[in-house]
Amino acid sequence: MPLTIQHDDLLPGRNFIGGQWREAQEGRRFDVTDPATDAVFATVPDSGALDAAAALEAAHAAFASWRAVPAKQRAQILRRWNDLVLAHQDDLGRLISREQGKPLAEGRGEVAYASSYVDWFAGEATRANGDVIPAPVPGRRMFALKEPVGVVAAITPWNFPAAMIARKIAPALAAGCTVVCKPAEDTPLTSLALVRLAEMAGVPSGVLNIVTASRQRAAEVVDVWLDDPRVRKISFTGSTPVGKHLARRSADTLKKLSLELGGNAPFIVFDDADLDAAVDGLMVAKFRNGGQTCVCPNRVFVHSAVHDTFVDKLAARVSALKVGPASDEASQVGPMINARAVEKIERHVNDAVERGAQVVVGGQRLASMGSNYFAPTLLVGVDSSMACSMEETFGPVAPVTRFDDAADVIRAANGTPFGLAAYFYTRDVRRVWRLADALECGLVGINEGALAAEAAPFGGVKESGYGREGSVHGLDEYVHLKYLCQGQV
Ligand SMILES: NC(=O)c1ccc[n+]([C@@H]2O[C@H](COP(=O)([O-])OP(=O)(O)OC[C@H]3O[C@@H](n4cnc5c(N)ncnc54)[C@H](O)[C@@H]3O)[C@@H](O)[C@H]2O)c1
Ligand SMILES: N[C@@H](CC=O)C(=O)O
Repeated sequence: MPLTIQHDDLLPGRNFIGGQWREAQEGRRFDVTDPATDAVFATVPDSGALDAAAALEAAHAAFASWRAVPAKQRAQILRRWNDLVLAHQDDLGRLISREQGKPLAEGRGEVAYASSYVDWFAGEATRANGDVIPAPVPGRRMFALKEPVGVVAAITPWNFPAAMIARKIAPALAAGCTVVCKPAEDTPLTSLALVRLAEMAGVPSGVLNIVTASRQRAAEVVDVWLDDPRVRKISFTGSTPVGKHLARRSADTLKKLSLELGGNAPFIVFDDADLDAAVDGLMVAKFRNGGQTCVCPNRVFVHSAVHDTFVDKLAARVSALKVGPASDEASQVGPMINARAVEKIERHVNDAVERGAQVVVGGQRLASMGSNYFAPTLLVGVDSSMACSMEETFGPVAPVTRFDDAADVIRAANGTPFGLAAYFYTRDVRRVWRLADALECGLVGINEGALAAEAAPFGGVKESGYGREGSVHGLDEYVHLKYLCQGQV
């Protein structure tokens, strides 16, 4: 099935600054490729410092009027945006699959997921209540108000090109902030399409601005925003090294930060687990988006008593996965995003094998399909010395480690600098609470492999970052509290 878009106006192909679609000021453009074939199928502006500065000017100029728009009206605009997103679900799903490579059902699913955040924050906009505080002394009235922080810079990754940007822009606009954003260079088209729909929904000029840039020029764009005191908040999803760079560089102007960074999720199967449910949960959590998800299990720990049975069941499921381009509706695992991604996966598998792991399924590139395909892979005999245990593989590789002792496996699960998601399967209710307490992470799947939801707080601890997206806490990332104290009452 061709991944063509029915509505060409979803492909503006330019930056959106101050309510106008514009080329980069230096006139440069860069290629967008289809990871299934490596064919170039679009180009977008390769922006630089001038474009970043123009976007910031526009966002700064629009802030005073946007924050004054009543919350109910901001919510109505967000709802109109959401309606348009849903009305274009097929096109947006095809666009995501085309530029990112995920199977079509997942592309469409991501649109619904992105929409759920827009809908959620439309509601939250009208509930940004403050506090009336009982005064500790006579003659005073005390209040805490929530105010929008100001201009927000949103910087997003390629693995969820719609959802990651939606869950930053929606709360920012709901809170009364204005936005400058730079999407990932591999997947700029979906973000441009979402901004086009926001324009159609009536988001006023300057309130939402987007500039695209190649990998080589990403830092030039973002540095303008990092160094300018008018940007009051950075919301970033991406790798831990880039997140640390943003935190260091925004220190001089003390910006508020949300950093959703890399993970290295453990997935633990105890000897009393429902093994079929655990296999189902692992398949969903591990192979969604070809394993290119920050909450994907990266280390699978299985109790010795059930190890062989679990591995047999898992091997049958992994071997049955159908790999192919998104244009084939039967595909369950698509291409990886680019050559760098495949090289990393290959390096991890080779390193594991050299250090004594065994390949049960897969283990190599699928070069006959294209340069970005890697076979769904199951490894056993994995230990903590291997690169695949210490770094996020971000690919369709399930590395299994055997364990015997619960205390040891908790130590191992916590034994990395990261702390985003963790999963475990057990029927023992006391163990459920022990592990839920002991695991050092922001999200825990208990007999469950699919965690994320707009109503839940999403985010990490340790070097997986800080800040939460979604939930009743998500709006707080975009406001500050102002305390008012009235005397002589
Ligand atoms: N915690 C989460 O919610 C979450 C979600 C998705 C992805 N991730 C993580 O993101 C990583 C994969 O995404 P990626 O490869 O796109 O990450 P990345 O950090 O390389 O890129 C993310 C964004 O940062 C920009 N960027 C890159 N270098 C920059 C620089 N020097 N200055 C400013 N901006 C820069 C990129 O252009 C892109 O827009 C994985 O580690 C994954 O776990 C985390
Ligand atoms: N998969 C995460 C995003 C990180 O990759 C989510 O489900 O929100």
